[in-house]
Amino acid sequence: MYRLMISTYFAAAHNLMHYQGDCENLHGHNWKVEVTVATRQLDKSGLGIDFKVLKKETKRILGLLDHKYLNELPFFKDISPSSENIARFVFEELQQVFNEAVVIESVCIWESENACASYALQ
Ligand SMILES: Nc1nc2c(c(=O)[nH]1)N=C([C@H](O)[C@H](O)COP(=O)(O)OP(=O)(O)OP(=O)(O)O)CN2
Ligand SMILES: [Zn+2]
Repeated sequence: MYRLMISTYFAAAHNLMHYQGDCENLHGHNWKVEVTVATRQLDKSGLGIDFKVLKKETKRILGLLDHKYLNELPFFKDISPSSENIARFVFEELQQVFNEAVVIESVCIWESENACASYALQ
């Protein structure tokens, strides 16, 4: 199995729902996003999947979040836009893009240099 990872960023505002503390107030982050996929096969160029394709699709999905107030988006209407739930959103969107040859293994969302949450296949 080959494992590939790309990382990128988006910036957005949010406030945690049902949370008692300063994070219940409107604030923002520059989230770092790491996407890990696995493939069994390589193409003739020796690529599991072209990083360019993986980055392009990830950036397209992050475009739905970038410079938005996350709590106003349909996905977060009834769930708190925590790093955990953002990771699940990106994971599920990516799963819809690729066929079974490319397994989305995990999406890791870093909300600061020292805190991240990931959503993974298992
Ligand atoms: N498990 C989670 N815990 C917290 C989340 C989260 O998404 N998942 N999110 C928050 C808030 O969004 C908050 O903005 C966290 O910011 P952070 O910089 O980590 O908090 P501090 O300023 O307190 O950081 P320190 O490094 O401790 O100064 C909170 N928790
Ligand atoms: Zn926050």
